[in-house]
Amino acid sequence: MSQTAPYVLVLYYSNHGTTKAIAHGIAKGVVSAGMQARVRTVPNVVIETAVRKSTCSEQDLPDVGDAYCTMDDLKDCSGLALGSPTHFGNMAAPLKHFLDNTVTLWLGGNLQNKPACVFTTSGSTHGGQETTLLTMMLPLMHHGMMMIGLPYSEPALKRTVRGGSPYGASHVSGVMHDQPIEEDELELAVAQGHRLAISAEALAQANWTR
Ligand SMILES: Cc1cc2nc3c(=O)[nH]c(=O)nc-3n(C[C@H](O)[C@H](O)[C@H](O)COP(=O)(O)O)c2cc1C
Repeated sequence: MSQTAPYVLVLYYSNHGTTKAIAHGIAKGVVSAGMQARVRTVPNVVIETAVRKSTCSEQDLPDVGDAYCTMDDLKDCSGLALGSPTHFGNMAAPLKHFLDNTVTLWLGGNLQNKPACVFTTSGSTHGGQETTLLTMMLPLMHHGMMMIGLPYSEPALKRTVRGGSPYGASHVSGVMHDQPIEEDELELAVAQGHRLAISAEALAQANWTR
């Protein structure tokens, strides 16, 4: 058992920085609920193909920004916010690659009964945010995590004309990644982090024995 204070892990992949910005909004919401937030990322992966003969991945440590997530970061979290850019209507490969290496945690039931939420960003409004959010939930449910969405009692969910859905926070970044994060989008990210932290604290007290 870890001796560190309880924390919510905000784990994301981001190529152009927009998903990272939403991740930090969620972390702000976690902290506003009185819990620590640990923000982590994953390295890019380069796949060897007939057109690109290379197997190198990024260095072990990022030069700047959030540290790469370790298995212990994931194993010891009290709750998880998982974020990815929408890539062809699905989560990006580097994040899926990381998740596909969590079999040991799955076997150990380490994430069971912990709350989780998902968030994404996409270039276009109807470019697959909802399919990305919904499919990102699947591996987390295999891990026995409890999915937390965003209720319509959040005023920004009724107001937003761009990102944000009951399935999770989101942002529409534009095809040139030039759209700033809107107030409603950020408000929903913060609300999601807050809700996740409250859930993490409550679920940690629950007695799961039958
Ligand atoms: C390989 C790839 C696939 C993408 N697929 C989609 C897509 O299906 N729908 C969409 O709206 N945007 C798509 N995009 C755009 C990204 O989702 C968008 O730029 C996102 O905000 C980038 O997030 P980031 O700044 O965190 O990297 C794609 C981008 C890449 C590189």
